[in-house]
Amino acid sequence: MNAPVRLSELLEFSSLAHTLVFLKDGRPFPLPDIEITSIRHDSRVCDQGSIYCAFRGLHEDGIDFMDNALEKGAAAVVTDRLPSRPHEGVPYIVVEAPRQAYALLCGSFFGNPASALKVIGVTGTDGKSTTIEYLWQLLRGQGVRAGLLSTVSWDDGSGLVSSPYRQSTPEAWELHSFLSSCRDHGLSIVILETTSHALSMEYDRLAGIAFSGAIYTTMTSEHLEFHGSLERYVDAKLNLARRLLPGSPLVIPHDNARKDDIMKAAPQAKPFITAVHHGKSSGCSRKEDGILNGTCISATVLGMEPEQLAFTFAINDKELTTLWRFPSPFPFLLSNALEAAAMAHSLIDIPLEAIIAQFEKLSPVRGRAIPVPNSLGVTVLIDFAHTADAFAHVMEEISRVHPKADITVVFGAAGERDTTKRAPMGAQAARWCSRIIITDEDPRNEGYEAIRKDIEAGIPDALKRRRTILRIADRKRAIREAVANLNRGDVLLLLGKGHETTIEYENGRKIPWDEMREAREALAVCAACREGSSL
Ligand SMILES: CC(=O)N[C@H]1[C@@H](OP(=O)(O)OP(=O)(O)OC[C@H]2O[C@@H](n3ccc(=O)[nH]c3=O)[C@H](O)[C@@H]2O)O[C@H](CO)[C@@H](O)[C@@H]1O[C@H](C)C(=O)N[C@@H](C)C(=O)N[C@H](CCC(=O)O)C(=O)O
Ligand SMILES: Nc1ncnc2c1ncn2[C@@H]1O[C@H](COP(=O)(O)OP(=O)(O)OP(=O)(O)O)[C@@H](O)[C@H]1O
Repeated sequence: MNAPVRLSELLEFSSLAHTLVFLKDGRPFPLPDIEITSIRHDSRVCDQGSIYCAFRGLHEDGIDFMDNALEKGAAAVVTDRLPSRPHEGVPYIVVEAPRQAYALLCGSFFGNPASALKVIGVTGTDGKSTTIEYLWQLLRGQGVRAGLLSTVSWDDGSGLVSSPYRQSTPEAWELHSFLSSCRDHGLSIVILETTSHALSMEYDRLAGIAFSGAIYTTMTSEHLEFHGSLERYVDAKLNLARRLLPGSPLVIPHDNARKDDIMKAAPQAKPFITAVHHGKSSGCSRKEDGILNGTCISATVLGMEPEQLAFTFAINDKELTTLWRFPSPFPFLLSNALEAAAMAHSLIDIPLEAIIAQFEKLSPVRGRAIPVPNSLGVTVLIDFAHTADAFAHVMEEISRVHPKADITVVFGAAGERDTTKRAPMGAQAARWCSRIIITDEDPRNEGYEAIRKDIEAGIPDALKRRRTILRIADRKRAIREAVANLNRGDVLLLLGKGHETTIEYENGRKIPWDEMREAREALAVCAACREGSSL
C-alpha cells in the first residue's frame, strides 16, 4: 500500500495541463489541499481518498458514474467536462484527455518510477511476448536481473510468474505500481510489452514514459476494429519510436515492411537491423538498409532439424564461421531471439558472440510452438498464432520440417475483435492444411457461427472441395476429433489458445481452459483406444 500523496504535489509532478474547479456556496473557492490514496478509472473500485478519472468508453461514459465514485469516497474527479450540476466541495480537475491525465497522475503518484529505470518497449503484431522473454533470459544469463511484463509473464524482481493482468499492457495504475516495485527491488532494466492499444493516442496508457530502447517485431495487421485502419494501427505503434530517448537502441527486423517509417520516427536512435535467412544471401547491409550509423546482424540458417536450427551469423559485413544452435525448428523464433540479442548487446555492452552462445539454452515461452509428447508417432504443436501472418509462418515452416506430412489445424478467432483477419486466416489454413477444424477461441457475444462463416469466407472454392473442413464449436470435442483421425507421421496444429486459461463466451461467461491438458488427454484416449483395438 503506497502512502497517500497530496493533490497539489500530484498535479505539480505530473505536469498536467488542467483547470481546477472547486465550488463552495455556488462560487469558485481555493482548494484546500487533500490527501490522495489512489487513482481509479472505475467508480466501483474507488474508496476513501481516490481520484476518479471519468473515461468515455465504448459502452459507457465515465461521467455517469461520478456520483457512484463520490459515494464510495472519491476525493476528486478528473474529467473532460463538468457535469451539468457540479457538486459543491468536490475538486474537479478538468483536462483535455482524461486517459492521458490518468497515466500522468498514476506515474506521479508512484514517484515516476520509469525515470529511475531503463524501460525497453517491445511492440509489433506478432512475436512481442517471445522476444521479451528471450531478452529477459539473455540478460539473466549474463547476470543482469531485469523486470518483465508481457501477455504471458511478469517479473518485478521477485521472480518470473504468470502475468496477473487481463491486458498485455495493463492500465496505468497497475503499470506504475509494477514499475515502482521494479525500482524498489533494485532493478535497472525493465522490458515492457507495449501494445498498439496502449500506445494509441485514444488510450495513451504509456503517457509520460520515456523509453531507453525499443524492439519492433513484425508489422502486419491486427486490432483494426479498434484503430479503424491499418495506417492508424501503424501510427499508434510508431509512438514507441517517437518516445525513445536520443541515442537509444532501436531494433527492427529487415523484413518489417514499416522499417523506414519506424526509423524516421526516431531519427536520433541507434538502429540495429536483424535478418534471418536460409543458405547463401546477403541478409541485411548497412548501405541497403540505410543505416550507415547502425548495425546489421544477420543469421544464416544452415541446417533444419525437427527440434533445432543450426546457423552462423554476421555483424555488418563480418561473417563469423562458428556454427550456433537454436532449440526450435522455427526461423521466426530465431528472428525474435536475434532481436533480443541485439538489444541485450547494446544494453549491457557484452560481445554479441557471448550472447548468441546462450541461444541453445533458451527456454520456450509458454504456449508458443510447444510440442506435445505422444506415443502415436505424430507431431502435435500448441501455438498462439492468431493472425494470418503467424499462421503463414507456422504452417510454412512446419511443412518444411515435415514435407510429407498431412497437416490438420484446429483454430477459431476471437469474437468482438478484428474481423478482417478471419478470412486471411482461413485462406492460410486452406493453403497449408488438408484438414481444417474450425472451433471456438473466445466467441464472446458474437457466437461461433458468425466467426466460422468469416473464416470460411477466406477459403477459395477450389480448395473447399479438396480440403476436409469440420465445424465443431466445442473446442474439447474438436481436439478429440482431430487427434482421433491422425495417422503416424501426421502433424496437428492447435492454434490460438496458447497459454490462455479460459474460453470466453456470451456476457463474459468463461470456462477454464488448458490447451496442453486437453491435447494430452485426447492423445491418451486415442492411444488407449488404438491399443485396445490392436489386441
Ligand atoms: C475493448 C477495450 O479496449 N476495452 C477497454 C475500455 O473498456 P470500455 O470502453 O468497454 O469501458 P466501458 O465499459 O465503456 O466504461 C467506460 C469507463 O467507465 C467506467 N465505469 C464503468 C462502469 C461503472 O459502473 N463504473 C465505471 O466507472 C469504466 O471503468 C471505464 O473507465 O476501457 C477500459 C478502461 O480503460 C479498459 O479496461 C478496457 O480494456 C479491456 C479490459 C480490454 O479487453 N482491452 C483489450 C482490447 C486491450 O486493451 N488489449 C490490448 C492489446 C492486446 C494485444 O495486442 O494482444 C492490451 O494492451 O492488452
Ligand atoms: N517473428 C514472428 N513472425 C511471425 N509470427 C510470429 C513471430 N513470432 C511469433 N509469431 C507467432 O505469433 C504467436 C504469438 O507470439 P507472441 O506471443 O510472442 O506474440 P505477441 O505479439 O506477444 O502476441 P500477443 O500480444 O497477442 O500475445 C506465436 O505463437 C507465433 O505463432
